[in-house]
Amino acid sequence: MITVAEAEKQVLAQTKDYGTQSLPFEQALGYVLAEDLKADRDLPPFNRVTMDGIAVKHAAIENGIHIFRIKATQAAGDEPVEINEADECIEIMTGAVLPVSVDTVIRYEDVEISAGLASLHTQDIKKGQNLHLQGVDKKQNDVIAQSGQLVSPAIISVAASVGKTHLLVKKMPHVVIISSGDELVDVHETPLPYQIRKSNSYMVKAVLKQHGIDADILHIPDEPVVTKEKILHCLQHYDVLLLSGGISMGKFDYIPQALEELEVEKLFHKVAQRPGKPFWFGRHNNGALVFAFPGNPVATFMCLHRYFLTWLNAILGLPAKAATYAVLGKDFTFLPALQYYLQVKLQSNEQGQLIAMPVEGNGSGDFANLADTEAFLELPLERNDFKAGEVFKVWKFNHDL
Ligand SMILES: Nc1nc2c(c(=O)[nH]1)N[C@H]1C(S)=C(S)[C@@H](COP(=O)(O)OP(=O)(O)OC[C@H]3O[C@@H](n4cnc5c(N)ncnc54)[C@H](O)[C@@H]3O)O[C@H]1N2
Ligand code: MOO
Repeated sequence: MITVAEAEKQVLAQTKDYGTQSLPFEQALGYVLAEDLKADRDLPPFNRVTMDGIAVKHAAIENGIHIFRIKATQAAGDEPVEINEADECIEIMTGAVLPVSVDTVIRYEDVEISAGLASLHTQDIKKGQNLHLQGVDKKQNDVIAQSGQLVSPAIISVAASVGKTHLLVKKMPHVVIISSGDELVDVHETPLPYQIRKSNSYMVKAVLKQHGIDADILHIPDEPVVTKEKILHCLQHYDVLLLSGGISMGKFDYIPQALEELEVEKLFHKVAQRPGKPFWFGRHNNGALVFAFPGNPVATFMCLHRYFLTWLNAILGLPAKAATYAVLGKDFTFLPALQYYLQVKLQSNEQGQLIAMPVEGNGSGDFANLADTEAFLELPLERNDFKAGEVFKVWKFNHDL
């Protein structure tokens, strides 16, 4: 049996580039940019007014003028209107382009407007105030977002601003989530007393969706010929097979045999961890990867976060996620010689520390406990007693929603 660190190393050795694709920019959230985004013109593209009020030539104020005749009103989106006389002003709105004949904007709060005249209330007026000058943010052709960045809502807004209707992004791997076991019935069905509803696949699909992957779902009955046929089809049509269940020692666990017969090379089976000890990982010679997670829901969930998402991050070329650490909130003991992933609730205290409070639940079949917790605290393999106040690495899940 290998350690978590060894398993992670083997998983990360199986990275490859899945190419690029062009997507409508609105659909690119969560993907990784495969091109730089450049400013198509200066940002802002013109001297932009930042307060509703009046625009004047500052020299007029220096020469003692305090009452201005309103020549016109200019809204955002209007062509600029120029003044011809020193005592003229333009009533102007936020977002409008500053006419070249004026250089200063005075907000409505500092003027009184009556009968077509604007009288200044204040002497404190600086030349060039209330303006966002052309090109101060970025110059035309400057890079605003770089290839390799994760497309965030801010990057969607950048794409919209520069008129990029499509973005070149890294292709996500094509993933199928496979469940197995005749005890499982569909979600809309009423299970018999000895059956349960399929839930793991939907949980995995939801996590993948949060990471920009739209995975397919497949269920395989406990039948050897069908199992082999379906696995073969998946190996031919998908980059990654994410299996949940059917890999331990059960008499009806036909998946290991099918994988072996289909010449999927086993890279490892069993990791010194709980949950998730029977995790099986392999690769077909056509490049398809098989992450076969143990069927207990918490085991599947932990392995998905700990291994698959770490692998996904690596293939997308994203920098390794900075680890988050938390302080154990109360003493905890775990005796087996396995690296334990303790389910915890997280909260910050007034000292700015993240506190991890154990909510242990009833083992890896207790999927209800996942809904009550937010992270796994990774407790070192070589120890059994963990004291309140000690700091450990956390793997967050529900926390970022
Ligand atoms: N003799 C041994 N038995 C078991 C061992 C072992 O080492 N020796 N390991 C145990 C551990 S740890 C785990 S975890 C499970 C893993 O077994 P499988 O991966 O073969 O999973 P299944 O037996 O198919 O299912 C386990 C459990 O999870 C439920 N399940 C499975 N799929 C789903 C699904 N899609 N949605 C909801 N629930 C699912 C299934 O009904 C079982 O209750 O093996 C232990 N046994
Ligand atoms: O993975 Mo099993 O669920 O370790 O208990």
